[in-house]
Amino acid sequence: MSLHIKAKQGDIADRILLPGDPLRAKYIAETFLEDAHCYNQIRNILGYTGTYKGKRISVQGTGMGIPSISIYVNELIRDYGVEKLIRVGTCGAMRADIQLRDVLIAQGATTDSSIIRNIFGPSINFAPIADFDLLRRAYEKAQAAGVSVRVGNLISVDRFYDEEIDNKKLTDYGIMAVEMETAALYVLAAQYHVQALGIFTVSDHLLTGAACTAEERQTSFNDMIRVALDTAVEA
Ligand SMILES: O=P(O)(O)O[C@H]1O[C@H](CO)[C@@H](O)[C@H]1O
Ligand SMILES: O=c1cc[nH]c(=O)[nH]1
Repeated sequence: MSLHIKAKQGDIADRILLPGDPLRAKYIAETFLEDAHCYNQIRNILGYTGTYKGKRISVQGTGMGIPSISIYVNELIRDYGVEKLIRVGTCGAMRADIQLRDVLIAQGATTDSSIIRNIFGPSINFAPIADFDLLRRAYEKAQAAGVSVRVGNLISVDRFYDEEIDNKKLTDYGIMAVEMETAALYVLAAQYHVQALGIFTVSDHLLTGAACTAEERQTSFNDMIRVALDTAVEA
């Protein structure tokens, strides 16, 4: 067991889906996995292992924000040997050409978090990027399933409620959407030489104010989940 995950060695598969919302983890396990068992209930940040298309896979909530996901990703990699990590998140669309429930893949994760300068110092602005093999597979899986996906740059912010952020400038430079964890996932994957990817469903729109309900955030978004599972088990 690690500090925040109550699992024995071998309880967690080498590949894992990472929703922020622990109830999305429960939904994924109960809806998509066979023989799923819950290995973690500490802080109600639920984690499950089961099989999908005959292959062992886990799904683990990570909570909200970079400090929270960093705890789980560190422990999953260092204490449980997880090697392929796919975040299945929600995000807020920032551009008029992106709609509610669209599926996005984060090729890069720009961030205002201090995680980059805390690691690299003031002169290096490290670029957190997706693992190319997972990204390519996810794109191909989506194409094969007829799921339309957009691939590009997202921003992982430290503040959900942020009066100062310049969304216009970010979208002028191609940022598609906002979420709160992927930059840390990509930086930690680089640090530990493992593979990581972030796939998202647009849950709300910053320009129009359109939004999915909290229940939808827990229990829908099946296109994204299938693309992530199909990618994870074949990678
Ligand atoms: O739905 P999840 O995966 O938690 O992702 C998004 O939702 C939360 C904010 O509501 C943040 O964690 C953000 O990254
Ligand atoms: O972090 C997030 C997630 C969804 N929508 C937002 O506006 N921000």
